[in-house]
Amino acid sequence: MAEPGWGVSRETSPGPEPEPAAAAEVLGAALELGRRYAADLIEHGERLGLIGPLEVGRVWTRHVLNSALVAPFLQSGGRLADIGSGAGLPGLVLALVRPDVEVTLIEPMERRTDWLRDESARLGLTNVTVLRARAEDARDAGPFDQVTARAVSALRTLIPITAPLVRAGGELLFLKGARVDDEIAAATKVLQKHRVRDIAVLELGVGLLPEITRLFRATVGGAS
Ligand SMILES: C[S@@+](CC[C@H](N)C(=O)[O-])C[C@H]1O[C@@H](n2cnc3c(N)ncnc32)[C@H](O)[C@@H]1O
Repeated sequence: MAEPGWGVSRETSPGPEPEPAAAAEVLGAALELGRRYAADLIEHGERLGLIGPLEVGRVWTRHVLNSALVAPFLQSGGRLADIGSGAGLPGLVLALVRPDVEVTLIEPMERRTDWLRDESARLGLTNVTVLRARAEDARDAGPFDQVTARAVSALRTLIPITAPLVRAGGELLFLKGARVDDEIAAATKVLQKHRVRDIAVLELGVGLLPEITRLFRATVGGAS
């Protein structure tokens, strides 16, 4: 007779991934802070329900470095809102790479906002504000120059809750999967309604990370 559990696949942690060679290039002067954040996420992320067990083995490439690739697109001295930050991805990573940007992490789940506040303090970040709210209830915190989001929802639902947060001429910067073109096609009406223009999909991290990072970049309203 088969052992109990035989043939049942279970999600088990593969063990932490070693620091990739690309870390120094992607994080630059923030390498040490990035190391501390990655170590904290590996140590506490699964227990606190911030990342799944399989993600522990991909914290560096799929989460920290993937998020940090957006840093060169941030406006110097600007105000950034990160929607649905979860464990701090990409917002907290961007705050540590770009201390010149004021970052507001907007996240409705208390367990996650507690982590975001504690982790920002542990890392000594003075450019981070944590707001426990849904994006659609956060307009009073704006307007922002730019908004980021990763893994929150498809563009069709993401645009109506994020476009009202940015100033005229502000930018949306969303990390997206391989089906981003389908999402853009499905969002035609809301893109028009919210005056989203100059849409581009950029492929980042090619030759640096094992997976391509796709960035949806667009401007909201303002003069074209
Ligand atoms: C799948 S997680 C992604 C977390 C993180 N951005 C990442 O890439 O790992 C989605 C997050 O979005 C948050 N969220 C869902 N709806 C939201 C909304 N309307 N406004 C702000 N955050 C929201 C959830 O609480 C959750 O933390």
